[in-house]
Amino acid sequence: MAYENILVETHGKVGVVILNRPKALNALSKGLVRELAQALDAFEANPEIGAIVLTGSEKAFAAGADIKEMAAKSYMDVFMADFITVDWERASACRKPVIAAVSGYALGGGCELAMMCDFILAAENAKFGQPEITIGTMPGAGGTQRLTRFVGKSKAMEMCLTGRMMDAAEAERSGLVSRVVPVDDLKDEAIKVASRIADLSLPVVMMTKESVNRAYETTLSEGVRFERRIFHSTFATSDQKEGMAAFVEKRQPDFKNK
Ligand SMILES: CC(C)(O)CC(=O)SCCNC(=O)CCNC(=O)[C@H](O)C(C)(C)COP(=O)(O)OP(=O)(O)OC[C@H]1O[C@@H](n2cnc3c(N)ncnc32)[C@H](O)[C@@H]1OP(=O)(O)O
Repeated sequence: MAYENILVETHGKVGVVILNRPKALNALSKGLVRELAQALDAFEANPEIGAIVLTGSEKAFAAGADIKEMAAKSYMDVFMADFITVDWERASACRKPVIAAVSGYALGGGCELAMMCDFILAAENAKFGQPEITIGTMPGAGGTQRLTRFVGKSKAMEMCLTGRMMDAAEAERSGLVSRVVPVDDLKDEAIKVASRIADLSLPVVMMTKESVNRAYETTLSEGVRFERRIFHSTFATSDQKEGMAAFVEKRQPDFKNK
């Protein structure tokens, strides 16, 4: 498919989506978000793909929703279209793992998009923030909810109420990102981590992702019960037999995603 606002690559079993509106710092226009959803649909449907990387440019992962496109919208426009629902939530609905590789600005909807991914690798120049309040609005794609779960109430409240940006080191200290890497290594490192995941058993990877995500949605005892049931179900896969046999036989496993 031909895209105008994103680039799509495959590296072995890894699908890569690169946000590509350089003149607007990858502002998340309706067209860009639609294309992102289409690219994620295609990778999800492709049995050759085991993990997805979402990235932007060196200067910006994404500087938020497109303010120029949003500026004149009325309450009825945004309410009736349920603005920031359709297509925006596609990343959080992916069943395959999605890694955000963030260099430069991840602001507003850009920060929210990164937080919809399964984890965030950040370049040393990354800056995260929810500056919506400085333009007379507030986060609308999960920022007040996901940022609070990542970094706690105090930091999330300060960032959402003031628009202050967090640099990569602070984001790593606060648990927003899993790791910080040099700018020049970001894409390769993200593809390396994604390849490592994509070489594992896809159904078991998907079960594990679902179980970790359940921790955000339920009580500890329900979550532990859910985990145990899903763990039991891994024993219904041939990949569990292969993985454990390979360990015993001191060889590399050959997972078949079954
Ligand atoms: C999803 C929701 C509901 O949560 C809502 C949102 O996401 S609201 C958007 C939140 N984001 C912001 O408020 C960030 C806006 N951008 C900036 O503050 C700055 O651009 C910057 C600090 C990221 C970078 O500043 P600088 O290096 O000085 O570059 P600029 O000259 O400002 O920008 C270059 C170019 O990009 C356009 N741009 C940047 N961000 C956006 C945006 N979010 N929407 C539309 N366009 C954006 C900017 O206008 C410039 O283009 P030109 O005007 O020169 O054509």
